[in-house]
Amino acid sequence: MARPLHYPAGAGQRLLSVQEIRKEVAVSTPIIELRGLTKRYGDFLAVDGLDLTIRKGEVFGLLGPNGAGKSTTILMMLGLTEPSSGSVEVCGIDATVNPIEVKRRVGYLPDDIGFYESYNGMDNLLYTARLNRIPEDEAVARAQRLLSRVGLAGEAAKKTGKYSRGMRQRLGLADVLIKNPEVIILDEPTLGIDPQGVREFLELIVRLSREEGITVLLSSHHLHQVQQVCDRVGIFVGGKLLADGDIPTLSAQLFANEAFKITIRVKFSEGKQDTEKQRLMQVVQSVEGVTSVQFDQDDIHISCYKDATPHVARAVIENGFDLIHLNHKEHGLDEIYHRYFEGGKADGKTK
Ligand SMILES: Nc1ncnc2c1ncn2[C@@H]1O[C@H](COP(=O)(O)OP(=O)(O)OP(=O)(O)O)[C@@H](O)[C@H]1O
Repeated sequence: MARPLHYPAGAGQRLLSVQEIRKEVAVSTPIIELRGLTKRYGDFLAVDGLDLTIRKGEVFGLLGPNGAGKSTTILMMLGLTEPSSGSVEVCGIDATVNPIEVKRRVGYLPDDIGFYESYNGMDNLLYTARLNRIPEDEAVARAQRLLSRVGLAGEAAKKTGKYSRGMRQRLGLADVLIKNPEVIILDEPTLGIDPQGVREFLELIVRLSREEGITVLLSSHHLHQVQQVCDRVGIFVGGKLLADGDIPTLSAQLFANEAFKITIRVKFSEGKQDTEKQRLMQVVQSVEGVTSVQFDQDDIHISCYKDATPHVARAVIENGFDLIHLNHKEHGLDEIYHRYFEGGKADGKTK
């Protein structure tokens, strides 16, 4: 279904810029489509009937514990392993029938990319460009542009054997981008990089998606990093996709009436605590979206199925209470992820 080209009313409605509209239109185009995708190794079901659509320009996070089937799914998308059943289309091409065409349009960065250690950064990129039949002049220009884009312009002449782990990953990204891919697949790209390097790498990924409409598939165990950069995530367990969506949607599905939590504290009048508490309880309970209210000494804990923070604050103040503290919390990806491993959901029963 098409999404409206403006932000929802009430959230500071404004028109989108031309660039944002292009991105909105682009992201409605499917670029990776998996239908009933299944992979068996003998009797073992590694990927079990996967249905998933990833749209152009999205940054999509693949999450799941070791052995969940993420790498096997990626290999099938790249046409490097054949599905036992089901279909996998990338950029409108059947990856099983035409893996070479898919390879032309998709860049894959494994968790530890190999370079010719005795070549410098520039020569490694030029080598990849030659393999992709990019004419020499164009290859040099592209390699220079990409080296500065990934922050390695000053290290282009240094042998890659002397690169740090972070530098290798950034060169890996440039190496993947040299063939102008429509989709890039990154497998644990930030493993072993220092926090500053991780921040720069993630910012780069987001810019590639936002500015160039490149679709990014990021497989990672780092929930905070995935939450920072991904538009949507898919949670894999035991070869099944248990859930996919953006974080507010997953949170609303999983935590239902407790998707948002607000804690407030007000100053009660001397000697009138009990009556004022009762009145406050009624005021807060009447706010739309609020599902439960609990007093805990000085704190009042409020659960909501939608974000009612501004309405709660307004109701409290307009009813004459002195609001002295307000704290608002949404469920993060780590809570969403861990909820899937509680209560039997990790066996795939939810979908
Ligand atoms: N060639 C193979 N032969 C037999 N079993 C395999 C083969 N490749 C993968 N598997 C099994 O399939 C399951 C899924 O593996 P896969 O590598 O896709 O998981 P993953 O989610 O990528 O895990 P990780 O996070 O550790 O990379 C695992 O149980 C693995 O042992």
